Amino acid sequence: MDNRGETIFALSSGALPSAIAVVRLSGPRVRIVLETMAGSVPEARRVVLRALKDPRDGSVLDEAVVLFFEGPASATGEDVAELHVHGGRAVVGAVLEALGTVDGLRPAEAGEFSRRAFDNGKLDLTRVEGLADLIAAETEAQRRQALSQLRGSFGDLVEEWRRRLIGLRARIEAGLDFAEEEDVLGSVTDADRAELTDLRIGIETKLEEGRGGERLRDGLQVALMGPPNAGKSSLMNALARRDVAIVTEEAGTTRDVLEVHLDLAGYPVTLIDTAGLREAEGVVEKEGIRRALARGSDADLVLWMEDASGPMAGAPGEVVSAAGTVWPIANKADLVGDGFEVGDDALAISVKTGAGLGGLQEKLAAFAGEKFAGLGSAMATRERHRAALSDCRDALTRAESVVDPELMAEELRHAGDALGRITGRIDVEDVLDVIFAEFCIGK
Ligand SMILES: Nc1nc2c(ncn2[C@@H]2O[C@H](COP(=O)(O)OP(=O)(O)OP(=O)(O)O)[C@@H](O)[C@H]2O)c(=O)[nH]1
Ligand SMILES: [K+]
Ligand SMILES: [Mg+2]
Repeated sequence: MDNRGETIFALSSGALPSAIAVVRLSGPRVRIVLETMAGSVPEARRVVLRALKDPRDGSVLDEAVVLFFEGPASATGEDVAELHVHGGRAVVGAVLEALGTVDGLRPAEAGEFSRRAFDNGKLDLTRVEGLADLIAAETEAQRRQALSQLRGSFGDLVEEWRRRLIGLRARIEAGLDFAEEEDVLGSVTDADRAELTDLRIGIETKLEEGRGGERLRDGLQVALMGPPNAGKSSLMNALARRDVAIVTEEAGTTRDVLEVHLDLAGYPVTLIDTAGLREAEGVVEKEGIRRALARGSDADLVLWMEDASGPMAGAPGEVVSAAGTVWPIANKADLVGDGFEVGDDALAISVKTGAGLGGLQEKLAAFAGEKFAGLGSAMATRERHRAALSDCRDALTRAESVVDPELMAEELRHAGDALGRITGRIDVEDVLDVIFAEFCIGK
């Protein structure tokens, strides 16, 4: 994607119509656009009201609030302009069309503004990811985590580790040069060995936080599992407060795995409805059951639902051993008399009457709170972060065990490169397209 010469533009605000729509431009021709369409280039960072004119015939397209940010002091590092126009479809359509007629201008691709910010050193990769997460955040806890990442909590920590590693390697390599001159074998000081161990422990501790940061991004995985007709899809709809899943009295209704995102006391929970487990009758149902077991075994919590009016068998061993935690749920309590007793652990509910649903929701929120409690602010939020941290940790562990300073320096280089991949300092061309494609147009 080498496109620096081009000036890009896009609608950067949300769905139309709206009161105001923001069209953003970035690139070398921003000044020319402002001169021809807004009369002149406004003073940088000053809000001005201008008649926006069609560059083809000078006719007025709209009255717009215009902002100019002079590069490199801008979001992308290039000259940037924002045109705050009235958010009607025809207005925005006319402005975008007019911009498209200007030489050297073209519509932006998804994530292209952020890509330019990264290319110009405005944001490291962890901040770019934080920005994507902030836009996607659905709950308070997600918003806080994403904002903290956007503000650099994790990227700065990784850069700090990388700086210390580079310093350590430089000292060891300097010792090597000196040894060569003196014709002796170099040695590593105790202080440098202590620094190495300290770094390794710091990175290991971060890794031990495990998938907490990823779970906060993606939601805690809670799977509804159990025999057909237990009421799994009914519970899914009740908790989601809308008809996500089809409910019928026919056993084997649900085939595909369905997901909804819930906000439980600010914590994100992904609720997963699955096909009822039984000896399947057809290929489609068989496939549904295979998927149910696969998804359920990945979950942090399985709600194992059964019909309380019949014999309850409990969760099969394969589900119990695969899932993190299993809660037995006895549904259809309304069909059973008052004296009905469920096992100590099972939670009796009736989706039909709503009995026990409030209690279940509270228990779920408490479970989520417990899972997310104690998470620090500088979190590894993606699989790729943890993979790189673990490469780094391995290289440091090898470095600790070698005697030859030359081999040690080489391992430190590996370790530093692994950290550089997290922030995008080095060698990440392959992951860039994946990361930026997560963005919408105009971001
Ligand atoms: N009496 C009573 N009926 C219920 C209750 N919850 C669900 N049902 C009924 O039970 C039947 C099956 O409900 P579903 O939600 O489709 O059950 P499921 O577990 O998703 O079933 P499959 O997708 O086929 O595995 C439907 O007719 C529901 O209306 C309840 O609490 N009490
Ligand atoms: K059903
Ligand atoms: Mg179902």
